[in-house]
Amino acid sequence: MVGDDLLNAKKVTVSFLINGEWQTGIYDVDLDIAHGEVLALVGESGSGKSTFATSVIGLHNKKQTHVTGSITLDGQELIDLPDAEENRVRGEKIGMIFQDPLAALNPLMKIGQQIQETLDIHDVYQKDQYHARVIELLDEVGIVNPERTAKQYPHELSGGMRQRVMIALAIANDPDLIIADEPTTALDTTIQAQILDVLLEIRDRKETGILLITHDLGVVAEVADSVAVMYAGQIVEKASVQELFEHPLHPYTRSLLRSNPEVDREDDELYVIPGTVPALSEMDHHKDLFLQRVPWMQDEADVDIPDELVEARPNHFVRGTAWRTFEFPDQKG
Ligand SMILES: Nc1ncnc2c1ncn2[C@@H]1O[C@H](COP(=O)(O)OP(=O)(O)OP(=O)(O)O)[C@@H](O)[C@H]1O
Repeated sequence: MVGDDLLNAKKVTVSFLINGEWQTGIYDVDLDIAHGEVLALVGESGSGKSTFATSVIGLHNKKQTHVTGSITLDGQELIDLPDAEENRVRGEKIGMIFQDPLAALNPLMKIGQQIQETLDIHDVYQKDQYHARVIELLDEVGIVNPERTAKQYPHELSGGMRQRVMIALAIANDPDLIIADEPTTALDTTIQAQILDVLLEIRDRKETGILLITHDLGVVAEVADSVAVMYAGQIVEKASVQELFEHPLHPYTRSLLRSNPEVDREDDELYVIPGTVPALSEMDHHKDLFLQRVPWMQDEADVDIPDELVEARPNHFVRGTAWRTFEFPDQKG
């Protein structure tokens, strides 16, 4: 049912084996998604968004990547599932949409065959039902001439059409959760809006939970119900979309908002965030790592802070204490 727990991630930490040493990519991440909820995970490149998604779906290389903590989907623990069981859960319960459909689709196989193959893995259809189901799926994602598209190869389709096909593949087995990793980044604005509409329609019809990974705050404002802001492998703030846009607290969230011309609400100058996300080897996850990029808060950057986020406003969680005093220099009053 809409609103019931779907995905519960608790204290998820992911480490990578890099040059013989384990380095922490994401640390102590707690995230929940309910049935029918669109949760946006936002942050700059390198903040750990895809690492989180990959650990949910179990796509990481297990020899070089350690995932600890707990990730449950409808109550079932996903971490350290035996491979066969993991493949089943992944195929049946989670659908994945990537940024680049051309890389994800098989260039040598017709669209209809590719969808049929996804259905095949789960073997619930009679032989003669496959074609009908393929056409139905292409129709569901808004493809106008599904019979024709089923007979085409990926390179014969436009970017928007290919992304629709990816969504058809992702929903082929009626998943409870869709993970969409930058699904519209490569598309122009009109097509982007259409693709997001397709996702929302699916959510409405099937009560699917959606983890939407994006660096685009405009997309978040348009489609998400709630948002988690990630920086250097940690969640620094989470709240409903409306709450977060109206009362952003963490310095990183405020800097992101003020650096985005589309969503900046006030009439002030755009802010350029200096520097970049630190390398994994330079991350001390017991500090508020973003403060390294706030020139006027260097004293606080060295202070250890608790791992737990605090509930600063009802259902609005934020990390550390810098949000209490943070102000942009040109706004100090
Ligand atoms: N398999 C891996 N081995 C080593 N380091 C990794 C691996 N996967 C990710 N990383 C590192 O972990 C950090 C987070 O990367 P990740 O791709 O999750 O970030 P992201 O927020 O999704 O960025 P983008 O938006 O560019 O995809 C980066 O420093 C990246 O280099």
